[in-house]
Amino acid sequence: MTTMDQSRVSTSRPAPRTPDVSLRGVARRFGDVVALDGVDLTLGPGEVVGFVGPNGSGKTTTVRVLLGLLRPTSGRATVRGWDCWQQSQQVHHLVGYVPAEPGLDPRLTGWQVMRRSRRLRGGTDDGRAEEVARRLDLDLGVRVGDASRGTRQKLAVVLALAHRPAVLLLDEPTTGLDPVSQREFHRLVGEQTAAGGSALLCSHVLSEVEQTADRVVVLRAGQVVAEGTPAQLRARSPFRVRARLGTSMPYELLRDLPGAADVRVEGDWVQCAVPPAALPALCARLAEHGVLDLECGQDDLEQSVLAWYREHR
Ligand SMILES: Nc1ncnc2c1ncn2[C@@H]1O[C@H](COP(=O)(O)OP(=O)(O)OP(=O)(O)O)[C@@H](O)[C@H]1O
Repeated sequence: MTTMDQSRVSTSRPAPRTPDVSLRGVARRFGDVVALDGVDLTLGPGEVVGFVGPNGSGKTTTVRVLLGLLRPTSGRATVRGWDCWQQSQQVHHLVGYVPAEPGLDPRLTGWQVMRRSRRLRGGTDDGRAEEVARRLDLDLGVRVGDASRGTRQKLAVVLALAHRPAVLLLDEPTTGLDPVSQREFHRLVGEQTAAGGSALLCSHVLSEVEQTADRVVVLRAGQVVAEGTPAQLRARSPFRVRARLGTSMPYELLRDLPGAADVRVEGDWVQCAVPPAALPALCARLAEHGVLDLECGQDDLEQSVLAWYREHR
């Protein structure tokens, strides 16, 4: 190697890796209904992103766009650089999808369903399927029509993982799974991301999201309204304060604080919720009226996400 080559090696930075999932300005309409309204979302390798939002906010539509089942009205969605609409075949090889309601042919056994899906997924690994089935206590010889709701969900998980996909798209994946299987499922997702894969987890179970996700994206009416690590979102959560005062305090003094909500004045007790930035101003106002007793707590992730749902209604 020449000196010049060496200097090239020492100064060059590793090329930034293509994101596992990228949505840029993705919009999708169904007639007059705007299901997605300019969604930007990136998943990096090793990441689990919790994707939460009220019913009808656009989570499943996002997943269907990523699976190449829906064409965005505008914007672009890619998986590891492949266009989800124009190069959906490559995308299907890379993606494992667990739906909330697996629509599997009731006449087939687990193994038969797997074999049917082989071409779509660019091949499956029977050894991997057996391993995942064993860990979920699932018999792949079961006929879909004879299987319980939870057993069909386990089958959907095996189908999603059997081709060792890079990216998992999980839409309410633990619906119907018993707690032991839920835990095993989360272990499987953790192993997937530890090995450099990634997962988008759509869920209404916020405790599950908080435990599993590295980052949370909150969707409301087709738009991203909040995004951050669970700790960052919690840090932005309102403080709920309740105080007993020595002298009465006019309701307006609390109501007029920036971002104040749930304001109540009852006798010598006052209470309200304020964003973290307004806490010092609230404390100063309370102090002017002589604080005799004080309760103060910050909302947890679940309470603050629910507030985002309500705020943007
Ligand atoms: N095929 C369709 N035709 C017409 N409207 C649709 C279609 N699919 C979704 N929508 C509408 O798009 C919006 C977003 O729906 P979507 O299913 O993506 O929401 P979601 O966040 O997954 O909801 P949920 O939490 O209830 O599963 C809703 O208003 C829904 O009625």
